[in-house]
Amino acid sequence: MPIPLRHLWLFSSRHASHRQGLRRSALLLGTLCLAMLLFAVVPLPALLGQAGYLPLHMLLETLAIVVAAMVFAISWASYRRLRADTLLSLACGFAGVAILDFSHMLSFQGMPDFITPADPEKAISFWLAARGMAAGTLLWVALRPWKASGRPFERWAILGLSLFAVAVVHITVFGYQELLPRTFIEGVGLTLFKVGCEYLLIAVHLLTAVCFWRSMRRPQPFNIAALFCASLLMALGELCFTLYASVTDQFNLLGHLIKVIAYWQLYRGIFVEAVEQPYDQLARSRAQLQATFDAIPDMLFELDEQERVVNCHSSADARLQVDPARVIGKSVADLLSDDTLEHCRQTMASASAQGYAQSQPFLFEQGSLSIWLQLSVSARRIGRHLTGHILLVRDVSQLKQQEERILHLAHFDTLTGLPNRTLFRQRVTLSLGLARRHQQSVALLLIDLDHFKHINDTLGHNAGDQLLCAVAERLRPHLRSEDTLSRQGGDEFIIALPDIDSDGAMHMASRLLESLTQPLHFDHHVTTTSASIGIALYPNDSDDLDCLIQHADAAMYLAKQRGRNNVQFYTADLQARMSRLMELENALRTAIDRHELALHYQPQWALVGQRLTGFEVLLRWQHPVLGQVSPAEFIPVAESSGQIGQIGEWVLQQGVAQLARWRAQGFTSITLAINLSAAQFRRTDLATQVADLLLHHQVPPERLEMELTEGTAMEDPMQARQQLTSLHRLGVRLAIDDFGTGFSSLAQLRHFPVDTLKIDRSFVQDIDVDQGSADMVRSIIQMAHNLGISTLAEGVETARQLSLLERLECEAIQGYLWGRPLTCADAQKLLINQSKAVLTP
Ligand SMILES: Nc1nc2c(ncn2[C@@H]2O[C@H](COP(=O)(O)O[C@H]3[C@@H](O)[C@H](n4cnc5c(=O)[nH]c(N)nc54)O[C@@H]3COP(=O)(O)O)[C@@H](O)[C@H]2O)c(=O)[nH]1
Repeated sequence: MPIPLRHLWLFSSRHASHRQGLRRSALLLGTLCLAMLLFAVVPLPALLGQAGYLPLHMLLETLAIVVAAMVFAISWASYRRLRADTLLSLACGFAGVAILDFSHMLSFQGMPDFITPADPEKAISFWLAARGMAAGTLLWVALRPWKASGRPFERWAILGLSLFAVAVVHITVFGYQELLPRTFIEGVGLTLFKVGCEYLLIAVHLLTAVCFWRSMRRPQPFNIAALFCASLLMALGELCFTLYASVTDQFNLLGHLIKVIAYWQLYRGIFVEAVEQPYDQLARSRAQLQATFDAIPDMLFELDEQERVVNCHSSADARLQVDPARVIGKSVADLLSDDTLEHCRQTMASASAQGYAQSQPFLFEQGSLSIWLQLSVSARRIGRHLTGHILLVRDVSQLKQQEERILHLAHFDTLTGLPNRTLFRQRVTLSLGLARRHQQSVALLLIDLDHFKHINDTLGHNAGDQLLCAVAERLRPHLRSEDTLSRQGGDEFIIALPDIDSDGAMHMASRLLESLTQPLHFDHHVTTTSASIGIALYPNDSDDLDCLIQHADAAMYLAKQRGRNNVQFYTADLQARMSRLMELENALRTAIDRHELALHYQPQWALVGQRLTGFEVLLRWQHPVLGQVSPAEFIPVAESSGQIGQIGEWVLQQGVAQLARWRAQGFTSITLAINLSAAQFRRTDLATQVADLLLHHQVPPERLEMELTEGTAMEDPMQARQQLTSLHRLGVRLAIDDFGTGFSSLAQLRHFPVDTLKIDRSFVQDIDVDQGSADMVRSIIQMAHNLGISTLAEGVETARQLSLLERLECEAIQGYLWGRPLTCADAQKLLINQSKAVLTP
């Protein structure tokens, strides 16, 4: 089985880039060696004779001369581009070889006189000179590295040197032939000198081939395989010229043929490198350029100096397509609208000045298509001369949309779509500037939704988000175009109202509150909400935006303190009150841990028999620096700061524990009333918490009364009903505190499982002086009795109040008349005294 040539060591030892050339060379050399062997084994008689050989010789020599001249021409022309020393040597050497071969042809036996008569001796002299020059040139090329030379003037000097050598040969052969050694003896054949010269030439060619062979271990910038093949062919040709007996025999003929083939190889080597390769490279570059264009999603236009399109390209999937047949040859002025042309010309002018320019994105409209485009233009120059422009047109619509989205995100609240803090600041800063110039005022309304956390906790955050959006929609229609509504975060909104006075601001705030109390539909829910609004005015309260926001915040905080769902203006003393509230809020955080809280107990009496029925638990706070702080002051702070949950729990635990201790001492018939804050009342685990506590302290549930204010019960009547029912099921007594101050209707009260109504102190205190209060107390007592609910009058201070209440059949009282809130020890003393009084007849 034949082994593929590439697997032979000889080939695999050379660099892969030469292997194909080497394979061709091996085939050619093998074929010619076989031909030579055939000629040696089967000697042919003299082929054509002197007369027949001469034209054949002329034909072969002419071919050799033409090819040598082509080697010169290609090398000489390519030298300007490639600037390789070796190429220049080849050009000049083969110019000489072509001339010497021409003189050899003219001197061949049988040719007419060429200055001197033709004879073999003269022809061989030119022959040897030509062969020597070819061998020398190739050896020089093989030995020299193939590198660029930067001295173009050298080429004329080297060509001159080569022609000078050729001239010397001609003068010697024409004028001093007898001085040259004999190369041919008629009838005898070639002399030893001639054969020796041929062997020397063979040696030089083989040496050259070895040099080329060695250099093929690495990739070369030139077709070395062809030069290697040419050297071996020349050696083979010279071998033929050592073997011929007659100048017309088959070895002479074969020698000439091989010489032509060798020259042709040489020519191919140079031609491929100098001519074919650049074209191949050009084709490759074009294909690469086309592939690059295809990968670019942009449109590309090449314009000449007159702004005419000479080439264009558009990506297949681009939204804007360009038909080259429609635009090539046309001027941009004919193709573009005035606006687009303006952008184009401006960018081209900048590119002409700076080399490269990019336009701002601009809107391009064509029929129904509307896209944002951006131009990148580079100026095309040859030397200093501007020859046109390259225009890259990019569809930046997506980028523009993203940019707009980023801008929107940076300035608008993602949930409600309202301006965010940043945009709000920008707009209000502007409004304040205008107000300053026109001496107008600006109002800032800070709106905080009441009990928004409750919505989040009970209905979930999604519902909370929907509610915020619904609120934003509810507020929006009330605003003028110059007003700015913004969500500051959470459930806090702020409105800037330019050119408005305090009355106007109040009017607007009331309208907003009113609108929020109307049912809101969101996320399959319907609810009503309320808000607390704080107002600060420019320039009265401050001329600084941050300060105004702080003031509006303080006013809003006051609105919260004042029971929510109301509007408060910032006032100068508000700051001091705010500081006090902040101080209380901070101090309260550590009040339990520092044992600053204590429980006091206010006695409650049944009017029938003037019997002590129990106590109302009242919280006290003794702070080391702030002193005694009233619960009327710190309970709202605890509520608004979220600390009431922890404090209320502590009161409940301490109260029930004390009740258990008194019961252990035998005071088992007393009831303890404990106040529940609104936050505590909203806790879904309140009933469980109370049940656990009662179980833990072994206190019967009916000995505990839970008080919640009328306001708390009416915040969310549905939820209040559920919570009260859960507590009622435990067996715990329930009381509505401060009754008469809220808006409970009889219908609503019927659904609450309440045991006691505590008539508010304000009515009781006026019962003996104000008929209205007396009527009110009477109606409450009658209504309660109709519903089977008992009544307790708070704040009874005088005997007259007491007797009126007795007449109205109120069941129980509480007040300074019969007992102020007592410390635990005093309450215990009262219990002991009361038990003695009962026992003593
Ligand atoms: N959620 C909780 N609220 C509590 C708790 N402890 C107290 N409070 C609430 O704080 C408010 C102020 O309470 P306080 O200063 O203790 O005042 C109580 C009594 O001292 C006062 N009172 C009672 N009798 C009279 C009287 O004859 N004259 C008069 N001027 N004042 C009197 O009334 C307050 C009790 O009111 P009420 O609770 O409505 O029965 C107050 O609202 C407390 O509820 C707590 O632990 N949790």
